[in-house]
Amino acid sequence: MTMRLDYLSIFPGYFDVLDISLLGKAVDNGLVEVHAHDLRDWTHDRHRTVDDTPCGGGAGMVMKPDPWGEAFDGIIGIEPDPSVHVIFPTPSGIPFTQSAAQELSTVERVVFCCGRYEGIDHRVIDYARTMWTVHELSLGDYVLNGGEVAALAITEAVVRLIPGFMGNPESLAEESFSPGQERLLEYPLFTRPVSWRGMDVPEVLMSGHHGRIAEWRREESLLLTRDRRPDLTD
Ligand SMILES: COC(=O)c1cc2cc(CO)sc2[nH]1
Repeated sequence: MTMRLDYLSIFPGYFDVLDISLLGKAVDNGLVEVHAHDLRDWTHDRHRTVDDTPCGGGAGMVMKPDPWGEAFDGIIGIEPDPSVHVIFPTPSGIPFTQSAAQELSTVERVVFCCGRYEGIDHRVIDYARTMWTVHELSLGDYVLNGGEVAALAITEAVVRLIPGFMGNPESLAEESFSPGQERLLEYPLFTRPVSWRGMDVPEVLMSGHHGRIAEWRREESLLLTRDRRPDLTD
């Protein structure tokens, strides 16, 4: 199956980057189809206005609902379709996790709505919920100027899980947060040269003793997780 990804933003150029590296390869081999759209193409005034002052007062500007509604009509359609997943990256969203990425990797169509200014008129999200499957997703508790960078992060997390995308699917199995990895952080990695600037690769990794190597790696993962992410150990 081919996944279709649409991006709605006043900075569609952010998504040019999807033509390069692994994601570019996925585009080339037909696994994904990417379309970035300029929200201002659905405005009708000379200044291509997409924002206005917040009702009820407050600082900054809010994105007007009209351009979003017309963009939805043009890009997705006017008939409800729960098979379309619409994602609003937002700091007030539910935390985006690897399991959410796993679920989204089986979806045929995803539309990212990237806010700017203080955010999008809430009626846009409410309308979208009447039409499609909506996800308001947060990447973490920090502030960005818009949803574009978050949309790129979510895209990478999702697309790399599409069957046939990664050359070596085994490499997915051992990663942090992979299913069956009991939510442990990944152990430290080493490669040649064995000695580098006075630092040597841990001997056990050069022993060829697979049982001891697996034991060392598990211990390192447990120590690292306990130290950095006690929240994952409960
Ligand atoms: C107007 O700002 C946004 O639309 C916006 C989207 C996101 C996502 C963040 C990370 O969870 S911070 C942020 N700001």
